[in-house]
Amino acid sequence: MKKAVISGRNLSLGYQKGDRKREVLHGLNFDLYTGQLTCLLGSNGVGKTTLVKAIMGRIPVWNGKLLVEGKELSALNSKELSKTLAVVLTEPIVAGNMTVGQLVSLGRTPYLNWSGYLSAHDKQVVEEALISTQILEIKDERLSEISDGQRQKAMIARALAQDAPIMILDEPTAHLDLVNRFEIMQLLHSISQSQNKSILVITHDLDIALETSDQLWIMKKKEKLIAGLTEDLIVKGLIDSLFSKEKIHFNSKRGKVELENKLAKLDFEGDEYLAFWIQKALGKANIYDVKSPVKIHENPFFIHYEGLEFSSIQEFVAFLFLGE
Ligand SMILES: Nc1ncnc2c1ncn2[C@@H]1O[C@H](COP(=O)(O)OP(=O)(O)OP(=O)(O)O)[C@@H](O)[C@H]1O
Repeated sequence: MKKAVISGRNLSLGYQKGDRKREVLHGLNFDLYTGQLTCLLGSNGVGKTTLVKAIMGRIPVWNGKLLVEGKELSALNSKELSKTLAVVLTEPIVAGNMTVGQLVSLGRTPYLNWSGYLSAHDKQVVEEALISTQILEIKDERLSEISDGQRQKAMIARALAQDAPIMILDEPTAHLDLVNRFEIMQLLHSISQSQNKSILVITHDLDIALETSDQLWIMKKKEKLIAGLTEDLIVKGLIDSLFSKEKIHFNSKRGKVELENKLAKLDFEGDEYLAFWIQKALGKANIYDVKSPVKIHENPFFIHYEGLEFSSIQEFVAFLFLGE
């Protein structure tokens, strides 16, 4: 059964400078579960990192409760917290001289005795972390001499080596290419299941979050946190709440974000998905009314219109654009 490992109850957080207090998050309620990947989404400046800072014990709880495995977070000392929680932030790594292997080994720090040497078990955990993030072959390279994406993977490997039941990652895929973004998130999802870890990822990558997360948390300014099974939030139309004042919207049928462009009216015969892409192209060319019916043939692709045949959408759009 899934168990809540981090819980917020009526939690309020903020920053204080001198006498000036600024509340950023108010009355949050949430549970982070074991064996699941949860993605936290929300626009810039809404307070995602602020929540992570509070979970790391870097800023105090202003109001309400923040519980880690049932205990008040403030009751844990720093060693207990580092064995419970591994965090990957977006902050740059300072020691560029360090090798990838040395960075990942730092993940074992909470487990080392006074001698500071890694045991055979520690070395094995480090190697497994390097293998699962596919950076074993660059383990002896310096952090200053590898790509941003490789550095990001090294940070994730360090968190894996820490072997904590809870992992929190702030935009772990920010510098990665599309394939690597999917791979890393897929990896985090499979780790959450195979190692029964609770993984919270802050991300702006909605597509990948929808594909890989079990739970979503949607944070909005001055509103309650929306939390639930990813697919429940999709079918309830709650993903769109991310874009309430924007010119984009989430199309829950297509599972993607779209510009709120008017689509051309099209009386068509043929596959609906082909008609959609034709309408899209027409909309981009500001053509919204197509007078006669269109017949779309899929394989080979062609469009029949008023006795003419077009072998590409481009030809068809150009014809309509020039006024038939
Ligand atoms: N150290 C600080 N002192 C005062 N205010 C801060 C501090 N750090 C962040 N804030 C403010 O708190 C609010 C939330 O910031 P936070 O970094 O948590 O947002 P975020 O959701 O993580 O944004 P992003 O997606 O851009 O990373 C912002 O208005 C920010 O200006």
